[in-house]
Amino acid sequence: MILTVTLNPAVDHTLTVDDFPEADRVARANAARVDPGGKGINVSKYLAELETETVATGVVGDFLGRFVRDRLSAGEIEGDFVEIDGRTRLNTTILTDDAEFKINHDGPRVSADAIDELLETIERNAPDTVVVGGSLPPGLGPDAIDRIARASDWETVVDVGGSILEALEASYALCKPNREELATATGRPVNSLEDCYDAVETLRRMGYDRVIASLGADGAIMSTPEERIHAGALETEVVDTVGAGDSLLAGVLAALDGGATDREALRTGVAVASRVVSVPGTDIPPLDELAGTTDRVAVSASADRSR
Ligand SMILES: Nc1ncnc2c1ncn2[C@@H]1O[C@H](COP(=O)(O)OP(=O)(O)OP(=O)(O)O)[C@@H](O)[C@H]1O
Ligand SMILES: O=P(O)(O)OC[C@@]1(O)O[C@H](CO)[C@@H](O)[C@@H]1O
Repeated sequence: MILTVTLNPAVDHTLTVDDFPEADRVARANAARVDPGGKGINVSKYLAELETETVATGVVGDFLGRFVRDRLSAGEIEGDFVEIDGRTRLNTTILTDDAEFKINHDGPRVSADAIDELLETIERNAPDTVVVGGSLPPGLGPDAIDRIARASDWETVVDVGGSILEALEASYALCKPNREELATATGRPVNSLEDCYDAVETLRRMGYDRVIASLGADGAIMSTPEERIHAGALETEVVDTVGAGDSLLAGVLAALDGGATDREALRTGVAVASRVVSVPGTDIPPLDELAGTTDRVAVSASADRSR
C-alpha cells in the first residue's frame, strides 16, 4: 500500500477571470472551484483513480481541514489525518485566457509533537511505500521528513522543494523535482536537457536512489542505477498545470506497483499528467483506458552514464 503524507495540506481555490485584476478595481470571476489539495493528497487522489491502494495522511485543522477530510471521504479516498489547532491553508490559482497565477499560503504552525502522532498513524497503516509531498509548514524543518524516512523499513519517496531536497539526510528511494527544484537543489541553472540530466545525476550522488524530473512541456526524465530515460510530453490542450507533477508521480508509482518496467512506468506517468493538465484545478479526470494514451508517449534512453 502507498501512503501519502502531506505536512501542509491545502484547499485549492481556482478562479477563472476574463481580465486579470487591476489595482483599485473589483475583478469578477466567471468560474470557481475548490479541491482538497497539497502534493501528497493529490498523489493519493490520482492513485485511487488508478485503482492503486492508498491512504492519505498529514496534519489538518479547522474548517478547511474538515473540508479536506470530507471531500476525500466523499470521493472514497481513504484518509487518516492528525488534527492540529491551526487552520489548514487556502491556496489560490487565478486562470486567465493565457496565463496561470498561483498564490500559496505558508500554512499553520505545526509542532514536532504532531510528527509523533503522525508517525503512529503511518505505522498503524503499515505501508510499503510512504510518499512525502509538498512544503513544510512553519514550525517544521527537513528533519521531520528524515524522521519519517528512518522510522521503519518502508521505502520513502519525496516530492518536496529544492532546498529541502538539498537538506535531507536519510535514505530515499525516489525524489521528483521539477526544473526549478533541480536548479535550487544543485545550485546550478538548469536550461537544456543535458543540464537536467547533470542535475539529476547530482541528486543521485546526494543519495536519492532514483530521480524523476518533471520538465513541464519538455516531458520528464528518469534516472535509476540502471538507466536514464527521457519521455516527451504529449500535446494536449492545457487548462492549468496545478497537480501535474503529482499526477506524473502517481502514474509512475501506480505502474511500478502493478509490476511495470521503469520505462513503462514513466510513459504511464506522462500519460496521466497529460490528462490532468487538461482539467481545471486538481480535479480528477477519468484515468481509465490509459493504454492508448501511454502508447503515444515517446521514450528515448540516454547512453551517457558519465554525468
Ligand atoms: N504544457 C504542457 N503540455 C503537456 N504536458 C505537460 C505540460 N505541462 C506539464 N505537462 C505534463 O505534466 C508533467 C509535470 O509537469 P511539471 O513539470 O509542470 O510539474 P510540476 O512543476 O511538478 O507541477 P506541480 O508542482 O504543480 O504538481 C510533465 O512531465 C508533463 O508530462
Ligand atoms: O506549497 P506547496 O506545498 O509546495 O504546494 C501546494 C500545492 O501548490 O501543490 C499542489 C499542486 O502540486 C496543490 O494542490 C497545492 O496548492
